[in-house]
Amino acid sequence: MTRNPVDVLIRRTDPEVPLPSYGHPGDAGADLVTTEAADLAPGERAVLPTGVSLALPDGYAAFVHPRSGLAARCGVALVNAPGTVDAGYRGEIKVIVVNLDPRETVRFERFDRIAQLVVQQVEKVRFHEVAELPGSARAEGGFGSTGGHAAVDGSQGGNRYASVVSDREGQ
Ligand SMILES: O=c1ccn([C@H]2C[C@H](O)[C@@H](COP(=O)(O)OP(=O)(O)OP(=O)(O)O)O2)c(=O)[nH]1
Ligand SMILES: [Mg+2]
Repeated sequence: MTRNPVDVLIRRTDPEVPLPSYGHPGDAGADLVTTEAADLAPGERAVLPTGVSLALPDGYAAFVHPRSGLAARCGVALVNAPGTVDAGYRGEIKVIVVNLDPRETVRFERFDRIAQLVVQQVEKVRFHEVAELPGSARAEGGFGSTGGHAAVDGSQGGNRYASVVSDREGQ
């Protein structure tokens, strides 16, 4: 069963900008465009305006996510992914893009789609300080404690899925 959409007030700060839109009915993210053209050299970043600002309902936030096609084709990432738009923020939504391609300059034209906005309900928590936390199966294990992380020395990691080769190439 399809749930009813949540109503969100939106204001255009650029009169010509298309409103954020979902590409398909089941999509999680509504595409945001840039209102400014920009060229990004390899390694360069920019804060691009989207021409829209929101009044999200209390208890919601919007998250600015990268677009996978732009990442795969052009190497464009969001520096702060996902960017967090607070319910109380009334300013224009901005997108902090970076060109991670080592060679190619990326060109954004006005109204190119540069990111996608995912609106979600978020919990507000109250923190209760304690001397000891209750136990758990994971306990303090983190950062690769389940194995499957990269090896740098060429040794058989068994459960590996990546390895860093640049150190060995220099030897
Ligand atoms: O990709 C983003 C991320 C944030 N924002 C806006 C909305 C958000 O509510 C505000 C602040 O973002 P954040 O809290 O991530 O930044 P901060 O550096 O902690 O700033 P502040 O001290 O204003 O909270 O900036 C954007 O327009 N785009
Ligand atoms: Mg903040």
